[in-house]
Amino acid sequence: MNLIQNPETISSPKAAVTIRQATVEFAGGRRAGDRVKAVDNVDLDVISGERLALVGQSGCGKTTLLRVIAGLQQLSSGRCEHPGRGSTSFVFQQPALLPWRRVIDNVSLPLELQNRKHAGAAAKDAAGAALDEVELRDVASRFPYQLSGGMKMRVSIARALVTRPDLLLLDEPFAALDDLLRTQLGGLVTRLWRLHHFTIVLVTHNIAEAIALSDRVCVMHNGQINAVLDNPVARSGDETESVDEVDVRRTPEFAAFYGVVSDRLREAAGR
Ligand SMILES: Nc1ncnc2c1ncn2[C@@H]1O[C@H](COP(=O)(O)OP(=O)(O)OP(=O)(O)O)[C@@H](O)[C@H]1O
Repeated sequence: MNLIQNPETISSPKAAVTIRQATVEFAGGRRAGDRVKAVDNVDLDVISGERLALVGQSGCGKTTLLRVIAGLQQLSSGRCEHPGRGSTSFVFQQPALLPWRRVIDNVSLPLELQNRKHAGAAAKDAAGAALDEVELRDVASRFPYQLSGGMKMRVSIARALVTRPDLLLLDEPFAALDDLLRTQLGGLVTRLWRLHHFTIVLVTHNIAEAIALSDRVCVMHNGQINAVLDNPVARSGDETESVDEVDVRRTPEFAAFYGVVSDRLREAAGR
């Protein structure tokens, strides 16, 4: 028996996701036959229970890497594993609610798709509980067109949480919303993370949002990871007092880390 293990095959026991030498190539570029490396030889561990933000300029590969983690994008080479084998939910920038289904029936849909037997009262109960968590139980019987943009996004979060995922993937979830709403929804995600202890990977263009909603910030450039920075502003998941996101963003520590992340992004871009 070979007792010597290749270190590259050993993932941290606490890893929710282990990515090794991952590359995704697409056809594209200036000339016919050119290939674009959207993700280029990436190694990354997402630690169980952490909140990891992926930042970087447009086209650097954030969404492609998130889709790899979700299992929606095949790798050209390398591998991506979920050692914990937990379930995954995805929240996109567009809430993508089904217009002909009431709010409660949009939220229960993942349970119905998971298990058709779950389609009855149990799914409705679970959807109602998820709506409570995003403070929207009172609009359960409305249709999506009767909701504001922020409410639609909260329904989309409830739909993602109804299956009690271990891993929540967020792709620019609040980019279409105004600043105040973004901050409020960020606070909601933080509260839900404290309640359920899932792992979060968040893609965002917004450095302040990345800092407010993460434990580590991963800076990407040209498909590669330029740096993974521990976020000194992150609060522990065990804190029980309610958090005022606006206050956190006004602290000198927040401003200092904002500067560090911005400098890294500029350095990565060679500017
Ligand atoms: N399906 C595809 N076919 C061809 N090229 C693609 C495809 N998806 C992404 N790309 C290319 O891969 C690169 C990375 O794209 P990706 O969407 O991952 O970047 P991003 O950092 O998320 O960008 P943005 O912040 O603008 O959303 C880009 O050059 C993009 O044009």
